[in-house]
Amino acid sequence: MAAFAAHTSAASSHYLPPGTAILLRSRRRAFPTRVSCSAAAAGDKTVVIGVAADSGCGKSTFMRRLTSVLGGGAEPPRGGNPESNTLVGDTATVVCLDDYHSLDRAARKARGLTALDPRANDFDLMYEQVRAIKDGRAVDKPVYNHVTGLLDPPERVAPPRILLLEGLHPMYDERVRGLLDFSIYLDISDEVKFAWKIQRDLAERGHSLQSIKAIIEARKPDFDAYIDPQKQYADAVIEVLPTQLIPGDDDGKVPRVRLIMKEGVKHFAPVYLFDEGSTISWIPCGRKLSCSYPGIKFAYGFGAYFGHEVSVLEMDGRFDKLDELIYVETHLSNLSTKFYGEVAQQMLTHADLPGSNNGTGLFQTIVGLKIRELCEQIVAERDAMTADAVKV
Ligand SMILES: Nc1ncnc2c1ncn2[C@@H]1O[C@H](COP(=O)(O)OP(=O)(O)OP(=O)(O)O)[C@@H](O)[C@H]1O
Ligand SMILES: O=C(CO)[C@H](O)[C@H](O)COP(=O)(O)O
Repeated sequence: MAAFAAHTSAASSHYLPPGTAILLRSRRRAFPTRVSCSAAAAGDKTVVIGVAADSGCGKSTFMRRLTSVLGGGAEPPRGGNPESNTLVGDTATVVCLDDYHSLDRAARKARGLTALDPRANDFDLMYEQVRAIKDGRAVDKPVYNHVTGLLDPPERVAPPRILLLEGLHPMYDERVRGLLDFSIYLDISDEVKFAWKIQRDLAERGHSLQSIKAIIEARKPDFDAYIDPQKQYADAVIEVLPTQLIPGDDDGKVPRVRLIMKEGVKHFAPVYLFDEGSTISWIPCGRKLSCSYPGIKFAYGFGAYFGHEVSVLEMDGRFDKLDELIYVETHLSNLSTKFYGEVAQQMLTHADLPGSNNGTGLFQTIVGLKIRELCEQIVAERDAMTADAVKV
């Protein structure tokens, strides 16, 4: 068995400050019945999941992994607006919150506002429509057309089993936040965000280095004011930082990724490495996992994040061979998989997506499995309550 040692992580200022590591009791609860989230039944209500991140921070990539784990994938609505931002699948529908921009591109420009500014978004409508969907009613949702920069005629969204709300502000408005059954924040550090933007916008969109820098700088004050603070409300945060394995490296090619999981969230039992409640550092490289320079390092521990108890799983480095991932998977617990090797299988299925060889893909996949289980447990609980009500 690979060696591991007790370790105090060199953690960020939010959590794991020296001396605060604590042992927590397991919060696992027993749910007697397993209910498929894809088995829609009349009168069932929609489970709502929020995913917040800045533009270009991997929301679409995460949605592809998530809808695959949930089953049935998701496609743009058939026969609808070709510029629709919505994806519809058997189990989940993805709604992009850009559709709630209240000001089109020209109006924002005229008023000197960015799309991140709450004044450019209609939170009243967002709340009303998410609430209606959660209550099982279809809505006619606006469509923001990213090609023209205009607001197109609305499109109908029927209530799905799971509504994935992705965008800039799923946790900004208290009322919308209150409708979320689970929330995730993708926290990409400035260095990595810049590297990813350059990679995409320079290569695929023909932007210059100066214009990419200018766009990031122009959005930064509103990002800091309105987007970043949402992470305090998230049940899980996937944080992407430059590696610590190569001193001074910040091009984002080797990321250090942290999965920060809030303790005490209903239906969500955090994942752990080796031993729940311990503080662990693990270098899995050796006989069972190939690692080229700069290697791979995992860490696991406890701490505080914006005043909440959290557990943190960290991976620094890149996988060489995805088919060896099963070795890492067998050392992780509470993964909410349905069969041995499901994480590795999902990662191999989506090997072409960005982040598949590092902690971003691994932790996005794991969060997808946790969401699937959470949804199943919510449905089981509702069914039990309905059955009790019928008896009475
Ligand atoms: N895990 C990752 N590792 C490396 N690069 C990534 C990762 N995730 C995303 N990227 C890069 O960032 C770009 C944007 O990713 P994606 O389209 O998923 O983000 P987004 O948040 O949906 O963006 P937008 O809001 O602008 O549509 C990708 O083309 C890719 O270059
Ligand atoms: O942040 C964004 C998406 O998350 C976009 O900048 C926002 O939706 C405005 O879109 P466009 O730049 O196409 O007018």
